[in-house]
Amino acid sequence: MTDRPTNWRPGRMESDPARLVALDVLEQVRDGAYANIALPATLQKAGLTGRGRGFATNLTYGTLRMMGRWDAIIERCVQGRPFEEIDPLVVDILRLGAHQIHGLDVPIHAAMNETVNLARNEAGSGASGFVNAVMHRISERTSAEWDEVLATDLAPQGPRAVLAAQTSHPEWILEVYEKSLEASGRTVDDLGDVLAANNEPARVAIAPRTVSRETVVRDAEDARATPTEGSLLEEAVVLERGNPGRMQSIRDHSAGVQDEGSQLVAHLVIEAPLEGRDTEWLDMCAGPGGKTATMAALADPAVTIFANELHGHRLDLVANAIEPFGDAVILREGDARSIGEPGRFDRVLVDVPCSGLGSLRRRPEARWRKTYEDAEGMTDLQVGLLEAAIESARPGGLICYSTCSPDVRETREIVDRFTDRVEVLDAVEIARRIVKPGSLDTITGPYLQLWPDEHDTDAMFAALLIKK
Ligand SMILES: C[S@@+](CC[C@H](N)C(=O)[O-])C[C@H]1O[C@@H](n2cnc3c(N)ncnc32)[C@H](O)[C@@H]1O
Repeated sequence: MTDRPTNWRPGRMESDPARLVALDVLEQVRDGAYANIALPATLQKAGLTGRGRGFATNLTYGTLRMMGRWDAIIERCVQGRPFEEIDPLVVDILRLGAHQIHGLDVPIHAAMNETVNLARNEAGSGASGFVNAVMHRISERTSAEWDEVLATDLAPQGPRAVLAAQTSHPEWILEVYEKSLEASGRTVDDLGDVLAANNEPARVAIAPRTVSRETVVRDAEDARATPTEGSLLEEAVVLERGNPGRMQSIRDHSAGVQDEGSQLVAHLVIEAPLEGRDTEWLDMCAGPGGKTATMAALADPAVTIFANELHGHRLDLVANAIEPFGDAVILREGDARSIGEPGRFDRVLVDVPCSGLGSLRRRPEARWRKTYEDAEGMTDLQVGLLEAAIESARPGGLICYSTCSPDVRETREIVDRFTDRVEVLDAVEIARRIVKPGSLDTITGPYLQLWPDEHDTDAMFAALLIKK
């Protein structure tokens, strides 16, 4: 026998390749990598396909999302040893083990064996004894029993600390969401549902653009995906399973992958009532072009859309997305605050860059990287962009301010600064005319705030304003 692995010993079990990939990606993320970039590259290098690939993906993304919860549980299983003193590699191995037992349906004995084996091969036999003991304690309670332990132990720190640990979120995010839930007509009692929805991977939503819904459904079936209905919009197609990249309509841009919340914002821009001329629209922050393309698909042929984007590489994505619409869309690269065409446009969309707190379900590690201060860092730019949007609109013209964050500092508090210069329309009322009946019943206007638990969308915000 030749070509033995260097760590080969008689009787020694090699690590499962899928678990090795997950551990590798966790380490890369610890060093600052993005999981959605590191994982495909690591899978490719390991040559993993089929079920192994699927398992490695679920294990990696799930562990990254849930690691706040796993850390709280692990901390209660290390018998007083300070968490910060444990080798980070060993912590990652334990997180993966905890996720297999309590986050995936891996039988306990398999999760235990594989985790201890991974520890022995990657961190040494001393670490494997420790991992073995901790894994035993983790497995001794069910997930519901661990919830009770966390509730009791963390009760002195308040209900927010309990829910943060149980649902695996930093505590400050709960505070931000609470404020926004209340401002949008819901109550803090709904917080647990929203946080739970953040822990579910987002389903792929598709907007049919130059083809019918039926064509997109057929195309999805041909690509062995499982198409189903959207939660908000009649025409949206949602994939239960499958890879949209295999679909012809996605490849030729006759349809586009787009969250239903974003699709709805595009509808709002063009279906909001407007008096007078309606032929020139401006999309100020267009990259990667999802809303531009959906707006172009819905627009009257007499309309020209001017799509602006700061970054050249993102403008290239807009150019791809609007390919089917020819001259109906005119592109501009640059800072939207310097467009300098005061009073020209009939409808203006300003879909501002933001902290991204509304799309946490899409980026597994994002919640651990963000800080409370991130939103504050964006507000000057957001104010400047809305100011420029109002400037660009003609008197009586429509401005839609939207963002993929529910944080009131980036949403209603920005818009409220301009209420002397604009009339605020009831965006929820207008949205109800567009969506499936009953789907926006729990929220109140005038601003539209969507939520992942109720609407199966990112936590998108939109305000509709008429320039005085
Ligand atoms: C939330 S994204 C827009 C998403 C886009 N509307 C869509 O639906 O596909 C915000 C965009 O604004 C761009 N951006 C940031 N600062 C800008 C500025 N000063 N002027 C114009 N665009 C800007 C970012 O590069 C980013 O592409």
